[in-house]
Amino acid sequence: MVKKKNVLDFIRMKKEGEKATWVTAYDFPMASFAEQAGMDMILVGDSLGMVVLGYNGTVPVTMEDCISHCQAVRRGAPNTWIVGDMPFGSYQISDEGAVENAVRFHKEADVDCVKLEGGQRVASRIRAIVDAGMLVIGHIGLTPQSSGQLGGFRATGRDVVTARNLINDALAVQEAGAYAILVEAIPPELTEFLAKKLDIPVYSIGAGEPCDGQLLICGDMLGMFQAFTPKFVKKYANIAEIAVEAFKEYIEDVRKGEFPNDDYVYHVKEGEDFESLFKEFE
Ligand SMILES: Nc1nc(=O)c2c([nH]1)NC[C@@H]1CN(c3ccc(C(=O)N[C@@H](CCC(=O)O)C(=O)O)cc3)CN21
Ligand SMILES: CC(C)C(=O)C(=O)O
Ligand SMILES: [Mg+2]
Repeated sequence: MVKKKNVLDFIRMKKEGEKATWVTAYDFPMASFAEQAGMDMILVGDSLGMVVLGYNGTVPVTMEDCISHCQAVRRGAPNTWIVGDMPFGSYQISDEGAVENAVRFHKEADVDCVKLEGGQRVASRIRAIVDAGMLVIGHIGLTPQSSGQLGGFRATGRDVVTARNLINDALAVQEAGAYAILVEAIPPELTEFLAKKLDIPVYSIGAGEPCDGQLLICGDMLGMFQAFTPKFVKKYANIAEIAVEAFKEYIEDVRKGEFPNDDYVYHVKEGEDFESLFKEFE
């Protein structure tokens, strides 16, 4: 079995140009599959609201949702680096509130670090959590929790005005003490600049290849999530198709009386007189 990584491994990987692999998982089986495959990190994203709870955004997701899914993921992947995603409302109100909720992720769900959205505007939150002894990943670019302000789930940093803002955001996140940063749906040219400019690892989701690691949503890459598919998603499997086909076969088998056949039942024990038993009740 591969040794569980720690923060120093991720810093070293950036230095040595070794890419970090990262996927989301929300439950025990998916976490276990990721660990068996040798994934470096798992994000228990608040995207669980969309991918497993069926909301059309991440805003309704609660601390309780996140904690309980993190617990399941930790049980499924005891030797993998786990990132707890702080849900909307859990760090918006105050530095103290952010620390309190980051502590809950660690105490109740045994995560390795937390992630929160925003740049300059959340720098004091990142600093407070880091000063309390925890590890933080920043998240800038397309930030789903504030997609209302962005006018939807939109790529950003494609012009010099928004790109300058993102560079300032990234610098603020590093300055605040985050050990890594995730950039979402920005151009690869900007991602590459940030990965070279920053000392901390820069990870991409939908932000191109030239950086220190990649993230995808498990439901997207495995073909389980059917509501939409962002441009940046490569589908490595089509689990939805496999599941629907399997359910259809089962339905057919049951309707035809072909399931369960003799292979799937528990027969009466040798020598037991069931005929007489049934007669008693006639
Ligand atoms: N299943 C899933 N995958 C994700 O990548 C994801 C979530 N859920 N939930 C939270 C956020 C939302 N994200 C999204 C959602 C939609 C697009 C999307 O459809 N983008 C369009 C248009 C982009 C634009 O207008 O600039 C695309 O064609 O990619 C992208 C990222 C990324 N995150
Ligand atoms: C979209 C990714 C980056 C995320 O934050 C999540 O999965 O919740
Ligand atoms: Mg998220």
